[in-house]
Amino acid sequence: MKIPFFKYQGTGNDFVMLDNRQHLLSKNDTKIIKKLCDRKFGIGADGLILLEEPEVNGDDFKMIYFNADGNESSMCGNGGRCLVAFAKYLNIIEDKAAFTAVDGPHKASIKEGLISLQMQNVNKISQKGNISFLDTGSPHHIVFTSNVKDINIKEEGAAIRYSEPYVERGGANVNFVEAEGENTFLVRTYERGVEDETLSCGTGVTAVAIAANASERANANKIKLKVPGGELSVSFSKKGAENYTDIWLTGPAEQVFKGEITC
Ligand SMILES: N[C@H](CCC[C@H](N)C(=O)O)C(=O)O
Repeated sequence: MKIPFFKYQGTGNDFVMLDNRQHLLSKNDTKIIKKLCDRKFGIGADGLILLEEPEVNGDDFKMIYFNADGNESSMCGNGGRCLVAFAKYLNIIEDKAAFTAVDGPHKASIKEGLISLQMQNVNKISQKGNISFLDTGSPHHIVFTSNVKDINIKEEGAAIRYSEPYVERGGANVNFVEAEGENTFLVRTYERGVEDETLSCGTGVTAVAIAANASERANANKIKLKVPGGELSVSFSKKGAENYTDIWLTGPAEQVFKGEITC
């Protein structure tokens, strides 16, 4: 069977996108999904995203996300932004979108070539010294440090991801963060399910922005995040010590190429 695919990237976090409204691919096709994400034997990507018919009144579509290891996973912020760009390409939406993903409902908007995605509210943040942990649709361990450019992300990230307390609860993503100036941070991320550094992680930079504000490393409610693949911004409203709402992740999302897979 031949299935058209589209390759998108959002600040270097890259995805195979399939219009799966006709259910050409099943969520259980783990082996096929892993092969499609393989950078030698397949198309190559950090993850694969299915766009499916909406199941919730008022939604434009449904998002199903898989990590490069072929397993369905938690929310992908950059993937969600790329999916909105894909939905516009397919003429499913104009410049506004509403969809449901594994972590619940999302709204999105397209303005001046940038995609803004509303993320889930956050009301639980663990903080101890220079370490924070919170879930922004995916679980994120955050290390506030210096000289992130000198860190061996794959080695140090894997050591944390496969250690207590994460090892018995499905792991976590690991972000290494360096303050660059007023409300601007450099972020490098080890991603669970890719099991390597990715050039950007949307739920990761969202977690970093909120952790920076909660730990008083940032005082604004709009934070700039510089990642190896580009720049993202995160804005939010703070309702209480650990109560963040109206959280929006903004950045570019582009179609790189399209093709056809045979499976
Ligand atoms: N690897 C993540 C999911 C994708 C997150 C990332 N690509 C993003 O943009 O949020 C996890 O398994 O928790």
